[in-house]
Amino acid sequence: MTQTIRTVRLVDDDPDLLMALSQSLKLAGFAVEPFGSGAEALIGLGPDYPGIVLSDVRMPGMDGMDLFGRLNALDPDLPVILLTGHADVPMAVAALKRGAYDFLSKPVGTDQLAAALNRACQSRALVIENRALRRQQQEALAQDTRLIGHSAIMQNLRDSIERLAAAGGDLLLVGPGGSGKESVAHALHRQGPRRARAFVHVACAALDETRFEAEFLGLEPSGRQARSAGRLEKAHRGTLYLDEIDLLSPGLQARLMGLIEAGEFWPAGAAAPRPLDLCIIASTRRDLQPLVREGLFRGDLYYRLAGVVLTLPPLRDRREDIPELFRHFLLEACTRLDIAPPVIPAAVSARLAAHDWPGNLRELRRFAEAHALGMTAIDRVAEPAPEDGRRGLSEMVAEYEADLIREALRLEQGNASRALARLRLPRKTFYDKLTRHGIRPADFRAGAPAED
Ligand SMILES: Nc1ncnc2c1ncn2[C@@H]1O[C@H](COP(=O)(O)OP(=O)(O)OP(=O)(O)O)[C@@H](O)[C@H]1O
Repeated sequence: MTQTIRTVRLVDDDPDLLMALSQSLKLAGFAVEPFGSGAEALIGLGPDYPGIVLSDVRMPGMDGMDLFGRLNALDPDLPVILLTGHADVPMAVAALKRGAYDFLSKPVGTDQLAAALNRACQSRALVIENRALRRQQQEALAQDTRLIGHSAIMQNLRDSIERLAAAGGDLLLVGPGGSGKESVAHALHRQGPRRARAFVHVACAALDETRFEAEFLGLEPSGRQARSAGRLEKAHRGTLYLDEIDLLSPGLQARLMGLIEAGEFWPAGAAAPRPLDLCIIASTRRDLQPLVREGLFRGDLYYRLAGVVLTLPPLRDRREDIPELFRHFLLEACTRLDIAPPVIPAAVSARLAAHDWPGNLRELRRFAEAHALGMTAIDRVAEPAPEDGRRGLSEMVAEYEADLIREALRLEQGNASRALARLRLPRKTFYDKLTRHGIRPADFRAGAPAED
């Protein structure tokens, strides 16, 4: 809410006038700070002064124009109103051109003066509010890479990260999709001894033999000759993040294990391999032990990676973090979109508390982004359906899912491939959902008719 500003720093070298004006402004509801000279009036003024300045122009020493110049340099948005005699009008007009807020010719009636001061106070309040907002947004951006949350689980996690990062060893992160595994891996890297080196993300789900050779190892299609730095080389002396390691094929598990055991890599264009220096952080949504028992995941690779295991719980197990995370994501989205954060209505707070968040922090982030864009279907969710009383949970979820898909298409201007990548959905699932919800990507492309 906009702060109310009523403070007027009043400057006049004539003590009688200073007192008379102070009295009438106090009667008009202002808090007056009277000063007998420009120099004194500058004392204690900072760039975020929560008030405005009303100054006489003609004063010995520092006159009103000089004072205005000094104030303008200190804070160009500080409203300064000048009180002038008839002879000084041209000078005051020049001050207006340089950014003075207003000037009033003496003698000036209390009503006219109060009206001008009120306008200036309102303008000042807006400036201060905008600055606070911008600062908040910048802080939110700076915190972007920080792990938000004060639940006991989060505090423990932070402590573990601090300890493990200092040790700098390999590690396995286990947790459901969107629970923060990659964010934790980044935090470990940032706080560890390799922070000045690369953090290289490898999506194991997308790796097949060809990509493994070309992108991971940096090999020519024809042979063993390294052509350019692959991801492995880029990660050398840094951190290699193997995302969704449980989805690595058995053949690639064997090749990865072979590489780790050999402990060397071929730099691009080099004639001989070099010792590999790597910290490996792997992540999995599934518990790997049953996969090892069933022969679906190599035991030796598992034991190599799982010396230390950090488990991330689903968001519903640390509900107390939800409001803070939501505000964080909302501020972040507003900063990116360069818009003022919207209020959080009670229906949205109720939704935050009631929903199970199966998509964890990623789903919460999307919900916050949708709210920033004014696209949460919360009013509809909160209302009973006209025909059959309250809608069931599945209908609400379907509606929310449709909203997310529309939002992704809107953000990607109707490009279906980018929208499905943004939603991390397989192509077929995405198109099935489009059909089910009757959504057409073409409606979101430039030139498409606007929606109601
Ligand atoms: N503690 C946290 N504070 C703030 N943002 C977080 C936190 N943890 C995760 N996030 C954000 O939540 C989203 C999902 O997190 P992340 O990608 O790390 O999850 P994940 O478990 O690696 O997901 P997946 O299993 O799909 O790879 C990201 O946008 C991330 O920035």
